Amino acid sequence: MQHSASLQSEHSVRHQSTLLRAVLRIMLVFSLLIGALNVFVFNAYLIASFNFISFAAAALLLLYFNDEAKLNRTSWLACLAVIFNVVMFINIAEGQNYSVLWVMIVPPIVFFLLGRRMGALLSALLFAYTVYFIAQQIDRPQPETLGLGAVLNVLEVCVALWFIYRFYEGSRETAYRELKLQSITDKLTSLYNRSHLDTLLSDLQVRMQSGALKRACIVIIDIDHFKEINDQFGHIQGDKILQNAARQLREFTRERALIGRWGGEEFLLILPNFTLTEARDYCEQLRKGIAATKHFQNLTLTMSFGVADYNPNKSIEQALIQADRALYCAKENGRNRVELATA
Ligand SMILES: Nc1nc2c(ncn2[C@@H]2O[C@H](COP(=O)(O)OP(=O)(O)OP(=O)(O)O)[C@@H](O)[C@H]2O)c(=O)[nH]1
Repeated sequence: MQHSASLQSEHSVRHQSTLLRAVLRIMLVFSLLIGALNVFVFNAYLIASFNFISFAAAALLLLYFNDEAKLNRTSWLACLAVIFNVVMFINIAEGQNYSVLWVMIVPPIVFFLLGRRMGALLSALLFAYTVYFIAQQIDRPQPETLGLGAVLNVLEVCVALWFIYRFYEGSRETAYRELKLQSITDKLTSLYNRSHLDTLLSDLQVRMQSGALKRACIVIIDIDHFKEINDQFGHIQGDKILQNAARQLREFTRERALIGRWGGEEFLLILPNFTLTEARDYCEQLRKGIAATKHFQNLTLTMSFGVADYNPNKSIEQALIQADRALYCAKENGRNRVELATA
């Protein structure tokens, strides 16, 4: 549980950092472009000066945010800078030309960067202020026609929202994909973990029962005398050797099989559509390849294989028990060998 919690927080920090950088970049580009428009098209120097302050703030925050430890503080500063600019702009523009639309960019930014509670609080405060501000305009004379400024305000807010949501969704999808991959991967060996192997076995069973799959083989593989390797080289070196062995297994089996860590120094190989004879030949090749590989200090490893076939007349549990028994026989018969399950 603790492991998955730390995985999640690691991911959310990365996701949050990507979003923060995206928001700051959007702020940088927008404030520069809008500032230039305000100077050269509208001669609105006061508003432009706030745009350039916002540009400088975004640039400084991007430079400041060089370490994920500064994530919280930078997120707060970015949100405050955005809110400050929006409030100043609406005030200077006196709410005219759809300038109040700019408050719409605040909720996505504060929710994404500061989370649900602070996002809700700051958005509610800003919305309340906006309603109050508009209420103050009641009975004040408004321009009869809309100008280019109105069109640009609507356009700019739409484009800003489009970018913010697009970055958010992109970053969320990447974080979800990474998290999903990690949740099915064994941390040490990078093979599938036990829980995902259980899912794959259930899927295999469903396909077998529905008739989509006619046959398969299940193989339990165990490294021989691994305890001696740990005793001789230590557990840390043992881990590295285990990682190398797992990498080799993955490379050998990439094409036609599914492989995962069954536990300790044991692996489970699923061979869909294999007959027992085909599985034996396949495992023989694998066994020879593993035994011929040199590891740390020219050490060689051997593995024992227990192979069982799986068909519609058997349960997956029976096939696993048979593969385990065959593995036991392989160990009993001298190790570094492939044994087939007998009925
Ligand atoms: N370094 C390391 N060792 C592990 C890991 N998981 C299991 N082991 C070790 O694997 C060894 C398994 O020992 P045994 O079950 O006695 O089997 P063995 O020495 O491989 O002998 P046989 O299986 O009978 O050939 C133990 O020393 C475990 O500590 C791991 O993640 N890292």
